[in-house]
Amino acid sequence: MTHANADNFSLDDELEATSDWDDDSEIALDPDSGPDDSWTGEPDPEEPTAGAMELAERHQLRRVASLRTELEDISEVEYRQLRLERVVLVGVWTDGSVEDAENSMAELALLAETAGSEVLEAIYQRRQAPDPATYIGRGKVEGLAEIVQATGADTVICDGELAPSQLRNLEDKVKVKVVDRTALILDIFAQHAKSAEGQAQVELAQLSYMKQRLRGWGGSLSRQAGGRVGADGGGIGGRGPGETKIETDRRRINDKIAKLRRELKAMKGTRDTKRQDRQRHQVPSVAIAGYTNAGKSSLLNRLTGAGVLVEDSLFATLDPTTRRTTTTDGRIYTMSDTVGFVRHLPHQLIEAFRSTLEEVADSDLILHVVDGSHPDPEGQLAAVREVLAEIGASQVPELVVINKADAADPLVIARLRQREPHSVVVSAKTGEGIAEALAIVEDELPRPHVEFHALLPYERGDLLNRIHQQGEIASLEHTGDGTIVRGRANDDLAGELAAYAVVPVD
Ligand SMILES: Nc1nc2c(ncn2[C@@H]2O[C@H](COP(=O)(O)OP(=O)(O)OP(=O)(O)O)[C@@H](O)[C@H]2O)c(=O)[nH]1
Ligand SMILES: [Mg+2]
Repeated sequence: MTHANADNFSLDDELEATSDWDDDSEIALDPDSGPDDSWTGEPDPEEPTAGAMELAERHQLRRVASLRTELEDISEVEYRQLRLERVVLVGVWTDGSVEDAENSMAELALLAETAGSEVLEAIYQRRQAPDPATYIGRGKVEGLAEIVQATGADTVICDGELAPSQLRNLEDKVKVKVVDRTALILDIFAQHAKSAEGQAQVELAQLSYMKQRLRGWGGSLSRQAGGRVGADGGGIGGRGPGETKIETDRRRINDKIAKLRRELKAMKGTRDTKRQDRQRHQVPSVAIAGYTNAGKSSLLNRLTGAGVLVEDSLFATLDPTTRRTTTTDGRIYTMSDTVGFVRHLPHQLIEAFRSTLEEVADSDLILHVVDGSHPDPEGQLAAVREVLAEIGASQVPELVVINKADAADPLVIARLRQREPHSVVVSAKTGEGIAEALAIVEDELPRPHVEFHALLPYERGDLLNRIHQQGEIASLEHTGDGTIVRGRANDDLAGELAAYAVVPVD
C-alpha cells in the first residue's frame, strides 16, 4: 500500500472515532439486545402452526454436512465445513453512512446466527478500499488477533467476498478459520436445502465457489498426488505421474459440476413441463419475490391459505411453492413463493438457482414484498431489483407490497408509498390490507383476449364451467335451447367455443 494514511479515514465528524480499534470503532452486537427486536425476535407464538413440523425438523437437522460422499477424499481442499460456533465479525466500510455500515454488520450477524453460530463481537473499519492483502488494514490485523484470543472465537467472518490470498493471510495472523460472507450464505443454503433440486443447486454453487479457491487452501495443495490415490483416482484415464493434487482436485470438481448440471437439467425438464402446461392453458401466474425475511411465505399463506413454512430466519424458503388460487369472480391463477434475495447474493447461487428464478421472470405479475419495519427498506428494494434485472425479470409488471405494517413506523410507510406509487400496504400478520392487495392483483392479471358469443347446450356445463374459471363473462342468458354467453376467453377455450358460436344475423 502506498498511502500511509489508508487506515485513518475521517470523512466526516461522526466517523472520526472509527479510525482505530478503540471502543468507538467497534460495534458490539449483543444478540440478545439488538437495536431492533425484529432482528433476533423469537418465533411468534401467534404464528400459524402450518409448517411447524418442518420447522422442528429443520432445527434438529441444523448441522447438515454441506458436501457429500464423492468429494470426501479431497482432503486438503475439503470445502471447509463451516462449523461456525463462536464467531467474530469483521467489516470494511467504504462508503455510505455509519448507519449503513451498522445495518450491514447487523445483517452479517443475522446471517451468522442463521448458520447456527454465536456472535461474540462485531467490528468494522472505515477504509477507502479493503486492503488487497489482508482485507482490513494491516495495522489492524494485530488488534483483530487480540479480539479473537480474548473472546475465544473459533472463526472470523468477513463482510464481503474475499480473495483466497486475503483469507489465507488473515488466517495466518489470527490463527483461526476465516471465511467470507459468500461462504456463509452458501452454508445457510446448504443447511436449508430440502428438495433434491435445491440440494443439487446449492452443491453446484458451492463447488463453483470452491473451484475458484483451490489455490487458497494452503501449501500442501501443490503436492503431487502420491501413493494414496483412491480407486477412482488412478484408474482408466487417470492423470499422469506429474499431475498435482490441485489438478486432480480441480478435475474431480469439474466432473462433479458436470454431473450436477446434467441432473439439474433433467429436474428442470419436469418443472418446465408443468409450467408449459400452465402456459398452454394460459393460467396467469403471480410470483412473490423480495428480500429474505420480508414475509413472502407469510403473504402466500395469507393470500392463498397455503401452509408454507414461515420462520424468523434468513432463507427459510429455498424451494419454490406454487399454489393454484381463484379470483373473487372465479378465474384461476397461480401464485408462487420463492427464494429470498439478499444484498450481494453470491453470483454462484444466482447461476445455480437460475432455473428456479426463471419462473419469476416468466410470471405475469411480481409481488415485490418489502419489510416496512426493516431499518433500510429502500436498500432492500434496490438489492432485489438488481437480482430481478440479472435474471431477466425487469420487464415483468411489479406491485410493491409493503409488509409488516403492524410493526413499521408510519412515517417510513409514508416515505415508501411516496417513493413507490404502485404499492399497497399490508400486514401478513394481522391481515390488514390483504383484501386490497388481492383486489389489485386480480385487476392486474392478464385478461383473456378472444371475444366469443356462444349458445351452449345444457349438456355442455363443463364448458360453461371453464368459462367461469378461465374467461370473462359479459352477459349470460338461459334460453330454451341452452345458455347464450358472451365474453372473452383465451385461445384454447375460444377454439372449443367456436363450435357453438352464435352466428350474428344482420
Ligand atoms: N410483525 C410482522 N411480522 C411478520 C409479518 N409478515 C411476516 N412476519 C414475520 O417475518 C418473519 C419472516 O417471514 P417469512 O414469511 O418466513 O419471510 P420470507 O420472506 O418467506 O423469508 P425467507 O423465506 O427466509 O426469505 C417471520 O417471523 C414472520 O412471522 C407481518 O406482517 N408483521
Ligand atoms: Mg419464505
